[in-house]
Amino acid sequence: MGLLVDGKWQDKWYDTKSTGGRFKRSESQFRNWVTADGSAGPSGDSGFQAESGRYHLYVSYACPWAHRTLIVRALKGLQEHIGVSVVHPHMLENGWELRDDFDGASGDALYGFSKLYELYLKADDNYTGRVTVPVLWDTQRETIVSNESAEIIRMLNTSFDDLGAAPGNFYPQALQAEIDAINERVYNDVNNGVYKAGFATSQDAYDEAVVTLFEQLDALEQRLGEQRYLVGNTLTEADLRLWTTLVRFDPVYVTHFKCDRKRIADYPNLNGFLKEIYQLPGVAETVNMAHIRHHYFRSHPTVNPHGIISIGPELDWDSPHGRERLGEREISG
Ligand SMILES: N[C@@H](CCC(=O)N[C@@H](CS)C(=O)NCC(=O)O)C(=O)O
Repeated sequence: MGLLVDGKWQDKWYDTKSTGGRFKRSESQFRNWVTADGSAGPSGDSGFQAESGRYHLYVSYACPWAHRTLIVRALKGLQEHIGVSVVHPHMLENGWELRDDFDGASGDALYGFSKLYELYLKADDNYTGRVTVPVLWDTQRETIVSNESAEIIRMLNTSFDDLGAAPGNFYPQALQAEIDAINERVYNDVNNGVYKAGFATSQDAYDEAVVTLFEQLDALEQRLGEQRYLVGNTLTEADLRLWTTLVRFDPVYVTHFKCDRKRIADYPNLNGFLKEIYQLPGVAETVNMAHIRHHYFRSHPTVNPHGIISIGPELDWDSPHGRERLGEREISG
């Protein structure tokens, strides 16, 4: 674990001293957009036109933010258009490593780099900041398009449609305001909430995060008892963003991050929702539980000093989810 400062790697854990024991996630810095015609997106430079084979994703199967990009790539049928390199699940003194000595880890398909920070340095040899996944890489300009998953999934959602992406829009115009509002709560209290609980270094910081987390899960449970998805009966990015946290919850967050008031298995609606999305074509293939469990239990020595991986729960995500009772799934074009 560490970061780059003026292009030099430094091995440092997150600083929580200045925030009363509270974990703060830093902002992503590469914010360009791939667009259908190469025009500039909401931020960054122009010149990143959607083309088959031009872009490459660097991901970790363990990381919930990177996982979003793999799911949208699968649901939009973009596997043939956008390649993927998968890092080793352990993230220690060198940060993410592009090693292939763990089943499912691919090494670096493009440059043969052994550390992800070398890729950041190729994009900017003076970079200062964290070296995070996911990264969307442009093989033509040899730079990082974006390292912000929330924006990468929106690029995959529509920019590649003319190249034959699968139909379906996970961020349709008419639902954007509602999606944005849910995303904000889910991001702060759930996606990042589990990390705030797990990385807290004071009782107050932990209590605050974990209470808010379970209040939010209770509210989501109720919402998903009334409708099939978070926004009516249309599957949207809001669902996919919540889902990557739900998948890791019982196998990891309950024990490793001390999020142990309830399991997702104890919430009938959240559990059915978890199973339904797991069963969508292409999604189960994006879930690598060995990477998920090895990463968390082995990469946070301040949280789990001996690196012991817990036995973990038995998971049953292939059984009927029963969500049809709330109505047909509507697909937005
Ligand atoms: N805002 C980023 C966050 C990504 C992120 O924090 N990824 C974690 C892995 S789950 C990471 O790479 N952390 C390395 C670090 O913080 O040094 C996104 O959503 O893309």
